[in-house]
Amino acid sequence: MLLRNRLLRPQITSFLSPSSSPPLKTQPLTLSFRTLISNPTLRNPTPNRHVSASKATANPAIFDKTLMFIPPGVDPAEVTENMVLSGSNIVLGPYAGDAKIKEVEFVKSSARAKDCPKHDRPEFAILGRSNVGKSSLINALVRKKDVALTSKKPGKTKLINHFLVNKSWYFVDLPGYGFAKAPEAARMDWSAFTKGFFLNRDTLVAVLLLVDASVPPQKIDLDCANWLGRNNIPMTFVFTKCDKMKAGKGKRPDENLRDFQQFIRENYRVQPPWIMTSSVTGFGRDELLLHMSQLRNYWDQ
Ligand SMILES: Nc1nc2c(ncn2[C@@H]2O[C@H](COP(=O)(O)OP(=O)(O)OP(=O)(O)O)[C@@H](O)[C@H]2O)c(=O)[nH]1
Ligand SMILES: [Mg+2]
Repeated sequence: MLLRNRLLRPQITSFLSPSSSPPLKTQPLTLSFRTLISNPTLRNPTPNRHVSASKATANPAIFDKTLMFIPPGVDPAEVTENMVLSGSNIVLGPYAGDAKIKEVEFVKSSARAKDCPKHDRPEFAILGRSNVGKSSLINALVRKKDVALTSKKPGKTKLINHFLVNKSWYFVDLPGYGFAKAPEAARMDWSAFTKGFFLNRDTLVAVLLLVDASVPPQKIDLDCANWLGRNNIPMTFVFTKCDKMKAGKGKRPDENLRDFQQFIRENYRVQPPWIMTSSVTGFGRDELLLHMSQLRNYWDQ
């Protein structure tokens, strides 16, 4: 499992202040994939093809392999544009499958990492600023209105909530960070509380780091991505609220997205996965579930 996590972890080149964030010294991901290809024991060798591929970036005219997330089991030399999931930079690989959600049940809320359910199943943690749409995304993915509680007011989710899907893996809904109205002390508490979770869960397949596409890139999101990267925690950037494509004040949402994608391009040696979603329209739902299935099935081997 540790080896798997190493293969999937983000590889940051530099961050906002390069001097404070030295590049991670890791092997290029492609070497690890070759090793995998030479020993494939795939559980679901046939990718689920019902989801549309291609149109990989905000500008579909650009297809650049070096900007794609290439999952385990795929030879980078063989990647073509039609293998890329729509609205993302994610290549669909041989581990994708079993993406359907048949049942979901709330398991428990925990105030501390050590009170969480025991480490026995793979889990995906949903992380992001308060109000970014974490709980809504869980509801959209499981196609139920109120499995996870949502609110217009930031700060709705206050505990670590485990949801068991298909009796085999977990979604973990977490409190948001960076609630602007919270006093500094409360924000730091959040940090100690949830950092404990990330650093102590060996069953964590990946963090879905949610980023609001309707506002410009926020330093706190970049800092969070940086922290995950430095702690070798695999992550996928999930852009939320992509239905809000009308310009408000400042830049248009598609410009915000492009700015964030530019940040990813410039700061990662190996591109982490990113995907656009909307919990209102369901945009990106099936694609995100497929991506999660390929990470999970790989992790499960
Ligand atoms: N237009 C639009 N609104 C969304 C979307 N996702 C969430 N929202 C709205 O954003 C608000 C916050 O959603 P939540 O899911 O509660 O956000 P959260 O990240 O769980 O918030 P905390 O639990 O407070 O950290 C709610 O009013 C949602 O209806 C989306 O994709 N599009
Ligand atoms: Mg919430």
